[in-house]
Amino acid sequence: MKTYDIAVIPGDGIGKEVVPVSLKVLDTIAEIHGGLKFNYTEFPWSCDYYLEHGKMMPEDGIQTLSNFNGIFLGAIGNPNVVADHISLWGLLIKIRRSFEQSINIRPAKYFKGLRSPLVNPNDFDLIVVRENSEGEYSEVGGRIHKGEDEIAIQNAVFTKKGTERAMKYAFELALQRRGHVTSATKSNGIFHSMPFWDDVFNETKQKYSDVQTSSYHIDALAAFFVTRPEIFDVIVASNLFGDILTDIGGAIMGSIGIAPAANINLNGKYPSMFEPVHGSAPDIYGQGIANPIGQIWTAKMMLDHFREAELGKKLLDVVEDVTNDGFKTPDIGGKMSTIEVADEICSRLQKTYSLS
Ligand SMILES: NC(=O)C1=CN([C@@H]2O[C@H](COP(=O)(O)OP(=O)(O)OC[C@H]3O[C@@H](n4cnc5c(N)ncnc54)[C@H](O)[C@@H]3O)[C@@H](O)[C@H]2O)C=CC1
Ligand SMILES: CC(=O)C(=O)O
Ligand SMILES: [K+]
Ligand SMILES: [Mn+2]
Repeated sequence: MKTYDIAVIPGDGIGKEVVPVSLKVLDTIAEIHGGLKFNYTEFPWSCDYYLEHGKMMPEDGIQTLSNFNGIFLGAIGNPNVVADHISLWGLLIKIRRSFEQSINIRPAKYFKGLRSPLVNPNDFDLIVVRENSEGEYSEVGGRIHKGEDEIAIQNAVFTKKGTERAMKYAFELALQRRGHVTSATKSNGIFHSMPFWDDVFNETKQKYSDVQTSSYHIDALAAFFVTRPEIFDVIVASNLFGDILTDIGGAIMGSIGIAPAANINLNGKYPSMFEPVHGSAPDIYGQGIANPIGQIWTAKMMLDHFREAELGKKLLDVVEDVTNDGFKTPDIGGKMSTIEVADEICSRLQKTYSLS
């Protein structure tokens, strides 16, 4: 029996609704496999935890998490009680950085049974490789003076190592796909870091003669995501550009609630973390209507990471079938609850792979 120890952090808002049902789906898929088991240890780290303890996780939280094979997280953030930069840097971004999860992989594709808001979605199928350890997500800078004279300085950090690492990952991924990498740049407006980004991209592409490349400024690229997403295969983007592009990726599939993500530790020293693209959605939290597909597809990415890609494919195929048959939450035009959709996915998995 292959056993994986998973740290589970539901977090805030709808994280607490979509994570539990996704664990049920994971257990069902493990049963189908027959030789696979997940052991879950749940941690209540969240904004509620902050209210009680004055921090998002205990001092030894990172140490505790380091013993697990993977981290399965919902979403962090409840801006009514804790400022977003405090809650995210105290937990989500802290984990990404401490565990050198230097890449965030975020696929988007035309999804069976979903009405894309695009008139012509043309069967698009793309993956954004988001640099996940530096860039515009930075604590470097500060605020001084008050009132009229107040100044805020925010520095972005682009290292050769970090930039090269993201680009190399994107090119290697493209070799396993359709052999095309697009760089998201903004070297017309950002004077230092983006021309540097372009230089590293141009150097890297010399090493991959089998890969075709394009480079677009992020503003035009964002528009192309809407007007012709089918032209993209792998897109490599900085931390912020990748963040923004992948919400659009969710939107053109039909809802940000279905978009998955994986924060990957590439050097094997620490666990990777699996959390969907969406946040804690305070506007719908508590109604039981959050779309669980983003979290469930994220579970599929965890299976892929554990080299169970065949099992992961079975899972996503069933999710698409269930969606195609009309089992949908309101964000994608249905009337069903989070639990009803997830239960249907579990029972369809059992039926398809004939478990009792
Ligand atoms: N990785 C993370 O933990 C992230 C956390 N956040 C945090 O989440 C909180 C809310 O942020 P927002 O900007 O509103 O982004 P959000 O992604 O939580 O919500 C944006 C919109 O999408 C909808 N939505 C999101 N997920 C959905 C789902 N599964 N099913 C149906 N509808 C869904 C929401 O109802 C809302 O209308 C903030 O505290 C923010 O900092 C935001 C993004 C990522
Ligand atoms: C914070 C956020 O939106 C993200 O990392 O995707
Ligand atoms: K999330
Ligand atoms: Mn985001």
